[in-house]
Amino acid sequence: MVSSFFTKIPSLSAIFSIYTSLSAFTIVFRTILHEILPAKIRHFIVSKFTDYFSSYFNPNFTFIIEEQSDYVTNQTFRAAQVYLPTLLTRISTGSLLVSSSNLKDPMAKPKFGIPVKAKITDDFEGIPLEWTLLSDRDNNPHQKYQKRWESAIFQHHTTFETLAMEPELKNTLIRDLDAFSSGKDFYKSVGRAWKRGYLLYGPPGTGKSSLVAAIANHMNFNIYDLQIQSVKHDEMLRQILTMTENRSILLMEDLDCSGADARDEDKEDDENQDMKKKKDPKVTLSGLLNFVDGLWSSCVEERIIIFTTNHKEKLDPALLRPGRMDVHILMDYCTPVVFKKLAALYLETEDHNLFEPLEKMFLEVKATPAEITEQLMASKNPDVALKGLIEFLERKKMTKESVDFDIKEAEA
Ligand SMILES: Nc1ncnc2c1ncn2[C@@H]1O[C@H](COP(=O)(O)OP(=O)(O)OP(=O)(O)O)[C@@H](O)[C@H]1O
Repeated sequence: MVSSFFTKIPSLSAIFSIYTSLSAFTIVFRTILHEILPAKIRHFIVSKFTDYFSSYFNPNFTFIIEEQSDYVTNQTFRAAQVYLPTLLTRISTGSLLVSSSNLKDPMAKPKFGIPVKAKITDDFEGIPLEWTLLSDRDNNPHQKYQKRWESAIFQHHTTFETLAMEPELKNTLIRDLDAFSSGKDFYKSVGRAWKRGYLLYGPPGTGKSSLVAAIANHMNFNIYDLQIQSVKHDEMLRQILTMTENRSILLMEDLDCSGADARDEDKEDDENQDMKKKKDPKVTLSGLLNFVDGLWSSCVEERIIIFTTNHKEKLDPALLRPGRMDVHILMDYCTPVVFKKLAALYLETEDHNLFEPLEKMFLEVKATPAEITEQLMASKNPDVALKGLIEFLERKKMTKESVDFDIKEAEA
């Protein structure tokens, strides 16, 4: 029995170790027993339990609490993370981690953390305990995977208020997000994982990244920006995904350039594919989708998955299959309505005599919101900024006409 107990202790990734005596080990059981069993039976079990284990364990017993468990964050680890900073005065190694990440308030109190290998003394009902945070970053290749998340702290200021979009599309999206957020019981009742997928597509500079930020702010979710190109194999992907938390967005940007495109594989014969896989076992998009749809989904809650692309037509058909991405959103070139919203935001102007000619121009010239905002930022004076914008659009129109003319000449 003792050997099977030890084989069930998982391998290390990032762990807290609790050094405690054998009696502390029994205390955990005692707490559970207290709640569910009558006193006499309880005492009988505890005495038998103590007798049995005392013959096997030495007085210093270690509990290992891994950061991840069964593909999700281990809640015991989280609990320890919350609890241990209350014991900072008991750090025996005489050092503390100090950090401040509040960009909005530079004068905010710094946060204190526990350095790796620091020992914290504690006691539970008179029994001495010692906590140690261990990291096997150097020994365990899995630990490196954490670095593959591009950002963990989310500080983007775009909200739905500052995002220029067709109002109907924006309102539909907000309703969809709110329905998702309050839909826990619905998802459970129909047997679906509580997650929602959005595919944002459209030319560069039309606000796809800004929309992701607006969604994150609206939902109060963190964003995990997955760089799939740097994920070498499925096991690595699994490690990365298990580090994400509930109520978060898993983002994969510029999907058409990711290299995780199953269609490339379709073009090669089986033998070539096998050789390539052995040499460079890359993650495929379908591998990712299978994992996201499968085991991972059953362990996580309230997740949003967002893919962005400039070229929807180049995407792996697996991604476009019904049921894969729940909502497809086209972020397009500037329309008169979107322009008016940008002018209101950047120039604080609801009306201007140059609006009418500009609105007409937007029906003829393709310009992205990013290009428009750049022009609007040229001056705080609406007359100057809008005039500059007209000149910019005229130049764009002429360039396009001359390109079209060249193409026609070449064809003739
Ligand atoms: N719809 C929009 N509303 C408000 N600002 C926008 C909008 N679209 C673009 N912008 C402005 O242009 C900048 C660039 O846009 P953004 O990065 O969101 O576009 P994108 O579609 O994600 O581009 P890419 O495909 O190149 O990543 C934003 O930081 C923002 O200032």
